[in-house]
Amino acid sequence: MLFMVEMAVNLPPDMPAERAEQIKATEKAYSQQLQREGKWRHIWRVAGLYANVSIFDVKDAQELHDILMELPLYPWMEISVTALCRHPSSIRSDDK
Ligand SMILES: O=C(O)CC1=CCC(=O)O1
Repeated sequence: MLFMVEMAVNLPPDMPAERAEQIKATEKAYSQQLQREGKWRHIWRVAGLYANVSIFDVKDAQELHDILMELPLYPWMEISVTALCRHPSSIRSDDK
């Protein structure tokens, strides 16, 4: 199943810079591992914001939920999830 996930990050201004950098590095490694596994298919920065739009390709909503709960930045994120399905006009054979 494909899902569009919008994530906005709001780190507290008083979080020590070193702690913030450590969490971001852990988040990056977690995200890149899921990208290599094909579960996190796309990640795009939203221009001008500390936010991203991502596409996940997972078995079901439960798997997506489990992945999102493990995001190191999860405690400081606002997340919205939209289920996707194939558009009848798509010419991409890898859309499903
Ligand atoms: O920078 C972000 O948008 C938050 C984030 C999610 C995965 C990642 O590597 O960073």
